[in-house]
Amino acid sequence: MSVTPKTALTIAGSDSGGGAGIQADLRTFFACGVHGMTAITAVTVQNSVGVQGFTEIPPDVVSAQIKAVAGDMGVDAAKTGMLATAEIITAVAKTLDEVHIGRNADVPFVVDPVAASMHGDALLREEALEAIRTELFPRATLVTPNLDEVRLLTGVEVTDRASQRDAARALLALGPMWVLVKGGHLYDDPECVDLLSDGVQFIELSARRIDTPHTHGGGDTLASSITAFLAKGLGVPDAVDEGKRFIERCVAEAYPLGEGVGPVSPFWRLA
Ligand SMILES: Nc1ncnc2c1ncn2[C@@H]1O[C@H](COP(=O)(O)OP(=O)(O)O)[C@@H](O)[C@H]1O
Ligand SMILES: Cc1ncc(COP(=O)(O)OP(=O)(O)O)c(N)n1
Repeated sequence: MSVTPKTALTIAGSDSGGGAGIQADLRTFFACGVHGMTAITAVTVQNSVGVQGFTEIPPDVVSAQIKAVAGDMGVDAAKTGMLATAEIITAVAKTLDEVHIGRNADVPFVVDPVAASMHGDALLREEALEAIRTELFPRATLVTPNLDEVRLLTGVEVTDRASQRDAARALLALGPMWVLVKGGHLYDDPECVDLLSDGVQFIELSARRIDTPHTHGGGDTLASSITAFLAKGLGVPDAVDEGKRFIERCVAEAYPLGEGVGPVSPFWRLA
């Protein structure tokens, strides 16, 4: 008899190059054994050398996608990626409350506060940062910023493991249950240490730094794997630990594609 898998919803932008965004989330959900569903917020024109432009989806259409799947199929965990504008963020926050997703409704909700691509191309309008702080963070089970996003959201400049803790405290003051301050951008560190905290526990998740230029989609793939593990019923520390092991292998198996930065790869999980 067939078994219905757990379900995960990603609310994010499309990457035409297939390495990040919705495409990375869906293939990660598949590799982690959950049924993936999408609410698309923007369509980017993107490849291995950068983002050439994007068009936003109207906020009411983003809300309608969330309601359509939540009402009919059910959501075991959800995540956000690229949200583009304050108007979309406001619509997402209101809709998540309506469909009972988020920390207060016991359906885990991961916020990856995507602000720019690795090439420095903006994926979020500047005025939307305040909406991420005030409308999404208080609803989040877990937030997963990289160091550029930490600086934009809190003003804290992370340069080492001690300042990673300062950043975690500043992010927790904005209301999420847990924060994961990712250390991938501490390029001088021979290890990639991500700091997970709920304000009481400070857990350092460490992995060797793999020598590769191909890390496109790394943040999305980590956040979506954590979301998949939460959908399967793991608690936050265990889901993040599994996600960290998952992304380490994905970076190790990353492949060149195009003239620029190639994508991390979840294919090893299917072998
Ligand atoms: N070269 C690398 N080797 C191993 N893990 C990496 C490497 N670069 C990034 N990571 C890990 O990938 C995840 C995403 O990293 P990060 O680069 O910090 O975020 P983003 O992709 O959002 O900019 C983190 O778990 C980080 O530790
Ligand atoms: C549509 C879209 N969403 C998100 C990103 C950013 O991806 P991420 O995994 O955070 O990191 P980079 O690969 O850009 O470092 C994106 N590029 N496009």
